[in-house]
Amino acid sequence: MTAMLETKDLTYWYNSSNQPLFKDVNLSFEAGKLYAIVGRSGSGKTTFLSLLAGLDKPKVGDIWYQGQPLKKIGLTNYRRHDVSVVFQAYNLFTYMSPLNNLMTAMAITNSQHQDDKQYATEILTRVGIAAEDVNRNVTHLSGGQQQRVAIARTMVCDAPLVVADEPTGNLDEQNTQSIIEQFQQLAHSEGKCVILVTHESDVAAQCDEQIKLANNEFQSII
Ligand SMILES: Nc1ncnc2c1ncn2[C@@H]1O[C@H](COP(=O)(O)OP(=O)(O)OP(=O)(O)O)[C@@H](O)[C@H]1O
Repeated sequence: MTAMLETKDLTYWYNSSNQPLFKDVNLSFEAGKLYAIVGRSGSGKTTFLSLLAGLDKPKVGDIWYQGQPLKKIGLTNYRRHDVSVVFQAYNLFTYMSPLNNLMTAMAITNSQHQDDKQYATEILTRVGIAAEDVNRNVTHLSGGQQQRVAIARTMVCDAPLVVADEPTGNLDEQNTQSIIEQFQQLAHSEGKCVILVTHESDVAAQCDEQIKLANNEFQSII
């Protein structure tokens, strides 16, 4: 299968440091698969994810999406249409309901559905947000529920690529399991490429592939 996303000799360092966080990284990520990026704290996982999400630029090398370099696609274009990001801190609009969070994201990304409201409600139900919570302010929901809304938002945006930074970091075991199942469904049923950063080995073990960042290099574990 052809790769959805590829890093080509990707090298990155922060200007404040005199050595690269990672160097000459060549990895490829396919549609329909769930990947875990693992590694010790400070190894550069979040930095790597932010490059994949087009939030920062490589120092050397490039990232290709669907056979084209991000430089050519344009980072703004890429972020708007192709990639959807889930942060540990949810990054929802806190003054809005779950439904309005989803509908705003759909408007921003030009996601086209026959009936946006009905579609967004359907997706919220699918991730386990009860009907009585759909119109409540998101700050009245639990951490697990807010994270499910954040995942639902990636589902309505139609972006083929989903990246998530420690999406289960604050959650209990039951919510963690439910979030993993949502990500598995995004990859396996909806054909998205899903890349998670996690420090939890049982979360990583439920992904299709684990890639470990250690000593400035990435290694496939599975
Ligand atoms: N904006 C920045 N400027 C300079 N150095 C940074 C910046 N952001 C991160 N770093 C440094 O880069 C290294 C990698 O950070 P990063 O957050 O990518 O690691 P991580 O593997 O995600 O860590 P954790 O698991 O603790 O979240 C760390 O040493 C960090 O201090």
